[in-house]
Parts: sequence; C-alpha cells; structure tokens
Amino acid sequence: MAADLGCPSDEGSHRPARPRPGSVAAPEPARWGGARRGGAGRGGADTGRDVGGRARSVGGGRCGSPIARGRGVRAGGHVPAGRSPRAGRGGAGRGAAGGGACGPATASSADLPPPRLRAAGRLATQMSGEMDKPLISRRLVDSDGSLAEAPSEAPKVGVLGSGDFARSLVTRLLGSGFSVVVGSRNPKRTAGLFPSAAQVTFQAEAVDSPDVIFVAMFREHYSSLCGLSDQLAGKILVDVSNPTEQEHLRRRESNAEYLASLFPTCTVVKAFNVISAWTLQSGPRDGNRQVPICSDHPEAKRAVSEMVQAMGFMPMDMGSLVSAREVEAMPLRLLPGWKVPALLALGLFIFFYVYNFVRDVLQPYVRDGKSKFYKLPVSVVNTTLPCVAYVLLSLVYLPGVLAAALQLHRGTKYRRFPDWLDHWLQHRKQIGLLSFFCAALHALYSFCLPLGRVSRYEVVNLAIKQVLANKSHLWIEEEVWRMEIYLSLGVLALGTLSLLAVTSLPSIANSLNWREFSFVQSTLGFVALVLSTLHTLTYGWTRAFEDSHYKFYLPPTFTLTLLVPCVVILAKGLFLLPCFRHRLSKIRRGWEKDGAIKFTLPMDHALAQKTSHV
Ligand SMILES: NC(=O)C1=CN([C@@H]2O[C@H](COP(=O)(O)OP(=O)(O)OC[C@H]3O[C@@H](n4cnc5c(N)ncnc54)[C@H](OP(=O)(O)O)[C@@H]3O)[C@@H](O)[C@H]2O)C=CC1
Ligand SMILES: [Cu+2]
Repeated sequence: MAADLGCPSDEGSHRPARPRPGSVAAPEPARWGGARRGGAGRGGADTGRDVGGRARSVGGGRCGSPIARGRGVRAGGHVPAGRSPRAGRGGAGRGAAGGGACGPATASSADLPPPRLRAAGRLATQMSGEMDKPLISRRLVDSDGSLAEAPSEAPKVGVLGSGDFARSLVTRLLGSGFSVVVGSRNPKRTAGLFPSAAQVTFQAEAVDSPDVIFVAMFREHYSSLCGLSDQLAGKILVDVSNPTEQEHLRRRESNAEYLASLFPTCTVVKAFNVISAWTLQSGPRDGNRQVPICSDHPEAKRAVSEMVQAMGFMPMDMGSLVSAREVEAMPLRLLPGWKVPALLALGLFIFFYVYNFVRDVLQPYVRDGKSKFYKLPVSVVNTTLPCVAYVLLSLVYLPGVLAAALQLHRGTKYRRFPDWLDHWLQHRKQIGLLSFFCAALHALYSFCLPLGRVSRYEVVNLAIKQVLANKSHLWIEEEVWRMEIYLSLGVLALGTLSLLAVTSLPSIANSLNWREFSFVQSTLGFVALVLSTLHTLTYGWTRAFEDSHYKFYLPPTFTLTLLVPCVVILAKGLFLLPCFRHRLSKIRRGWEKDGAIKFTLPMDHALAQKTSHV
C-alpha cells in the first residue's frame, strides 16, 4: 500500500540555488531572563519555556519523558545495532526497490543511521530540563519586542512551510530555546514573516542540518518534497497535519502514514495536530496542554515528546503510527459525549413547550377567544425550562437506581449491564450539566419577569380592581407562605446544583479525593433532587386536585414532571431498607448469588451465613 503511494525515487534531483535571504543571527551564549509576553512575528511572541542549553538530564529528572519512562525506553537513546528504526513498517523493501516511495534507490530502512536518532534524543534531552525556568530569554528579545537571536548551542530544528502554523510553531520553538531553520519555496517573500532569530531559507538547505523536521504543510503538497528525500533520509519528520472531515472519511490511510510511505527512510512522528496555531502562539493553557503523539519508533517518539515538554505542553503516548488516524480524528470531533444528552434535552424541551403551549395559550384561545400568544417568548419558556431541568436531574440518578435493581435481581456485579444502560451511566455528567444550565436559565427568566410589560399591567390592573372594589388590603396568608417557601427551595436547589456543576470541572474534581467527590455528586446530587421536588410541589400546591387546572383534560405540567423524580426518590428510599442495603453492599464487594465466590462480610457473620447460599 505504502509503496504504491510513493513518488519515484529522485536521486539526481536538482537543488535550487541557495541564497540566504533570512537573517541568521550571530550566535551568542544564552543567558536566561524573566518571562515576557509581547509581539514577535505576526501575533506576538508568547511565553515559551526557556530551557535551552542548560538541562542535561532526562529520564530521572522531572522533565524526563513520561512516555520514555512508561514504555521502558532507554534514556540513552540507543537503538540496537542492526535494528532499523522503521523496521516495523517494512521500510527496507520499499526503500531498496526505489520504485514507490521517494528516496534514494539504494537506501533502506536498515541504513537509517542510529546516531542521528540518538542525536535527536540528546537534542530533546537538552531542551527538556528545568521546566520552571522563565519562558522566553531576554537575549532572544529584540528592542522592538521581536525574537532576536538563538543561542549558539541551541539544538537546531527544521520547519518546512511558512504558513500560519509554521509561524506560530517557529515563534514557540524559539521561545523554548531551540534554534530554528525554516524551509520555504520562496524564502525572500516569507522571511519577513518570521522572528529575526529564525533562519529562513530554501527547503533543500533547511533540511540539511536538523535531525528533527516539522512538516507544516498540507498533505497534498507532501509529494513536492520528494526531491529532498536524499537529505531527509534517517531524519525525524513530524507530521502536524489535519485532514478535513470529508478527507478523513474518504481516506483510510492517515496523513502521517502517507508521509511515512513517501519517505520510508525517515521516521515519521505524528504530533501537534490537536494544537491550533493560536494556542501555539499564545501559550498552552490547562484545557489544551495535551499533545497526542504516535510513531513506530520509540526513540523518535521520545525525542519529540521531550520537545513537546520543553515547549510547555504535555505529551500523550498514543502508540504506533497506525493510531495516527485516531489522532487526526481528534480535532474533528464536535463535543463528543454531548450529542445524546443535548438531543435528550432538546426533545424534552420541545415536548414540554408544546404541552405548555396547548394548556396556557391554545386552550384559552379556543375556549374563550382570548389571545395569550404574548406568553410564547417568556412565560411558556419559563414554565418549560424548570420541567426540563427537573426531569434531566432525575435522569441523572435513574440509571444508578436501575443498575442497583439489576444487580439485586441478578445477585452479582460481574455481569455486564445492557449497552443502553452503560451509555446512560457514562453520560450522567453531561445530563447533569444540562440540567444545571436549564435551571440557571429558569432563575434568570424568573428574575426578568417583573421587568416585562405584562407583569406591570397586571399589577396596575389588580390595583385598579382593588380600588374599584373598595378593598384596601390584599393579603392571602396561604399564598404568601407558599411563594416564600417555593422561592427559598428553588434558590437552595439551584445553589446545590451549582456546587455539583463546579465539582464536575476536571480541575476541581482532581483536587477532591474519591470520598469527597462521591459525597458531592451522589449525596448532594440527591439532596438537589429532593429540593427540586419540594420546589415543584410548593409550586403545584393544591392545583393537581382542582378541576379548573385540567385544560383539555391535560393535567398541570408539574404533575407530569413529578413522575420520574418520585420513582427515583422512592427507589433510593427502598434501597436504604436494611434488607436491600446489606445485599447490595455484599454484591458490590464481590459476593455472588449462585457463583463460585462465597463472600462473607467481616462485620456481619450471621447475615452472611443467611445470604451466602441464597
Ligand atoms: N493553522 C492551524 O491552526 C493548524 C494547522 N495544522 C496543519 O498544519 C499544516 C499547515 O497549516 P497552515 O500553516 O495553516 O497552512 P498554510 O496554507 O498557511 O501553510 C502551508 C505552507 O505550506 C508550504 N508549501 C510547501 N509546498 C507547497 C505547495 N506545493 N503548495 C502550497 N504550499 C506549499 C507553504 O510555504 P512556502 O510557500 O513557504 O513553501 C505554505 O505556507 C496543515 O497540514 C494543517 O493541517 C495543524 C493544526 C493547526
Ligand atoms: Cu422554579
């Protein structure tokens, strides 16, 4: 497959003349200063990590690649003699045949010089130390704020391409202490776009000295690099590209695998495709620090991982190059995990909106000819939102109840739940957050209600009626109490829900231990459900029993919404009964009804004896 895609070998390919249009800064020893933010290149330099030329340790140090440690890769960067870095991909055959992929006809993957990869490993090792150093060295910053010159001993990295991504990458690499050489088809035109510390030259010259070369180009232009295959042999090519959704669906082979098939004598590493040019430029943030990396060659992967760390990101080992397809799919995903919960929320919203419309707008219009269509934008929405929030909240706790019932029924926890229940359990967080969102909107709408003309006219009209009826004091004690309790319970329910929402944020969740997390999510979540139920009941009060509230024979909306939450609350109450609680806790600790495992609870021998042979 790979060989078919390759372009013919081009041993005698001509090289373009090599003028040096880009400024090559005079090398100077590095002295590291404070962090800064400021303009360099197009959008301003970011805070890169200054680690160049100082740290010498890896593996043992805290900047040692977790990938290398986790996978048992030797820190020395040694490749066993005779073992090709690309042996796993069968590159030797392709390279020797010279018919398919780009590359010298005689080159094979077995010819790949390990020292080159070792050098790359050392390069990254140099860069990866002392992560807490200031991000950009003062020496690298010109008086005009642009990046000036890279230190002489800084390891050299190549970048092919001069587009948006290349420019951000170069800025960050320079800020992280690397020396960068950019390869462009037209260096004269593009040199001005890069910080002056970067050397901008023709592609052929740019790939000569660095061992690691970023290919910051689109896939369709990869084959235009075939003429450089001699010089690229044995080097690490970093594929940063992303396909479009259509391309991803159409092609079975990832961009990185395609690049590897074009250059069988190179080692291809997939990395950085999930990081946008903007993030590269502005610096990593908590949410998007992870950089998935995959390659068939552990040493190359380690070298790139350590560069990733040196640039302030977090490498994530995704295995061999076959995973590149999965890595390339990552930026294409649109809110994975939210589709079903969002559709569920939308479905519930539409159902309750139509139901409320029929009861509150259509029925008065049909029966009395009263136009209440003004209720559509605010009033009907505000009666719908709490229904959706409340039902969604109960749907967060219903699958847990169903799972417990299933375990009780089966008498074991070692049988898989049906797929639908599994999926439901996995989506509880998203359903809960959507419930919080609807509840928060309901609170906002309720605050805004008095601002509308409707409530103003209603108050004035009521006042006029009172005056005409010669009544001076309107005070219905029961209504006052109902509303006070109703409001207070609503605020408490929303407050508890916000606590749940906040603790579901990864940064907060990570700071809690398991017991704290489950207390908040399980116990407080249940409290929120009970508070919401009481809020709904005080809203409904006696209306469920009054005929006038059955419009078109449809019961009031709140009675419908009470259905699922009440089932959940009752079931939870049921599972708290000692007989169910003990059995459930035994099952969850490994006991099985008819299975091989006869489990005895240490604290309760008598009960264990009674139930172990049920
Ligand atoms: N932009 C982003 O935020 C991200 C981009 N990426 C990936 O990075 C790669 C580059 O993206 P981006 O910088 O936005 O793209 P651009 O179109 O801005 O840049 C592509 C560069 O490729 C070079 N190139 C080399 N050969 C050719 C050719 N034959 N035809 C056209 N251009 C050629 C050009 O540089 P020159 O003229 O100097 O040779 C050009 O500047 C893509 O694969 C993209 O998927 C990945 C993550 C994020
Ligand atoms: Cu409410």
